[in-house]
Amino acid sequence: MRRGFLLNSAKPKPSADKRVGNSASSHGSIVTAVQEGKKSIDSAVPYAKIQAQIMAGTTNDLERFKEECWKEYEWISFPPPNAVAAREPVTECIFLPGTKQALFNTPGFPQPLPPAPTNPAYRVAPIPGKRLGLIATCTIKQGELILTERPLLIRPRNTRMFLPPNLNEKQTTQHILDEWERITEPAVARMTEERRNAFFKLHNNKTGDGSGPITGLVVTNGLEWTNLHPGLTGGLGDYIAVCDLISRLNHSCSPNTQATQSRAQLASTLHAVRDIAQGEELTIHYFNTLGPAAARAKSCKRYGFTCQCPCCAQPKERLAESDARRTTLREFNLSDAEQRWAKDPTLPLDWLVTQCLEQLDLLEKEGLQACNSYCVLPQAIMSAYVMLADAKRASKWAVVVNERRWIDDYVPLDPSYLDPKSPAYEKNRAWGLRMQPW
Ligand SMILES: C[S@@+](CC[C@H](N)C(=O)[O-])C[C@H]1O[C@@H](n2cnc3c(N)ncnc32)[C@H](O)[C@@H]1O
Repeated sequence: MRRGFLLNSAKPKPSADKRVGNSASSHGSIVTAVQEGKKSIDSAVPYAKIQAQIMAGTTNDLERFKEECWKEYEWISFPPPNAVAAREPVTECIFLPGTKQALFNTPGFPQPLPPAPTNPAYRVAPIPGKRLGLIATCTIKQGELILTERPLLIRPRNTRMFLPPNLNEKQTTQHILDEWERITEPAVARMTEERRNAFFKLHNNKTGDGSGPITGLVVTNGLEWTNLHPGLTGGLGDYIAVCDLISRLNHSCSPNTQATQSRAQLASTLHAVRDIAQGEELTIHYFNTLGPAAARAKSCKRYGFTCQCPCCAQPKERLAESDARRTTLREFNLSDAEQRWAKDPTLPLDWLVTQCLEQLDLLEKEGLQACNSYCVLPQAIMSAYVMLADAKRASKWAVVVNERRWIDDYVPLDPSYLDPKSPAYEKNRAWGLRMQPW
């Protein structure tokens, strides 16, 4: 799970991100305000007309253009106030065109939230040097669902914005910040008083950079919801969710939980990725932690803190060993390995399984069970045993796959694979493929 975005990268790149305008300085322009990442964006939004008029210089009615852009947003409350499930917490959403429909087309949507636990396995508590965080109130087993929550707010991660002419870089950044504030304000205004109070109680570490109060809170607490609207290119389907509880989690480079997003529930969920002791702080990763310690330190700095997690706090020699392990993990390409093993008859029968087991071992040594590969590698091992026509071993790994559900939009395993005697094995098209002569 990555944090939503960093403001530093919100600045439009003058040459790459300004989408239109034969002359930005004379006609204004539309920029893609990308909150993290620098991909250019193919429009899924009908801005073409606006762009054409600006480029042709047929009008400089800038206010109208601004309003046209504004019309692209949809502010909806989910569940809607008149819904049967209205007793569920409501998320205020700001959607780009088509996202609402895409969401409603999600199979099973809207799935009800599980009942709130009477004895939650967590509590919000002060954490030395980090302000607040979440603490385990009991032992939690690997794979357990710790909490499910409807975000307070969901907002696009990228959008296109109208830029008035003649702005320098600083003014451009300020304009974008102001626009984000203006776009997000109506959603915050629609929150119930209780939810709005919870939103404004979140930590804001963006108080001195020109961010409005709402934008600062979104930047500090937003969790990335990649591909909420599937099928769009260039990140236009990516959103940011701000949560009351999950946004309180602090970062670790070896986190013990993983936050994911469920489209069917329109909810953020938190799973334990290893056994957690009572009193232990619950943590997530804010960014890809497979990089070396120095790169991770830089990332943490951008989020405004110095990481003191058990991995970063190790003595130098240990840190070098850890860096080497993370490099090996980063460089491993599972699909390459799978293809090599499937195609090369000279590779030993157990080659792929051995490769995957080595990766799993490194992940555990580094406390990186929150990585998707910790869930995906057992699937690869299970598939390898299917290709080796070994249902007994395949079913053992099916059990592991079934327990590791902390990846986004987890697709449950067909339960028949849990039984080694299931006919599902021999019916599987890959059954025994690695046994056959080439
Ligand atoms: C999303 S908030 C997390 C909750 C926050 N600690 C609070 O009091 O609400 C992110 C902020 O928490 C702090 N934080 C997160 N992880 C941290 C860590 N490992 N060490 C120190 N501070 C951390 C930083 O101030 C960061 O900007």
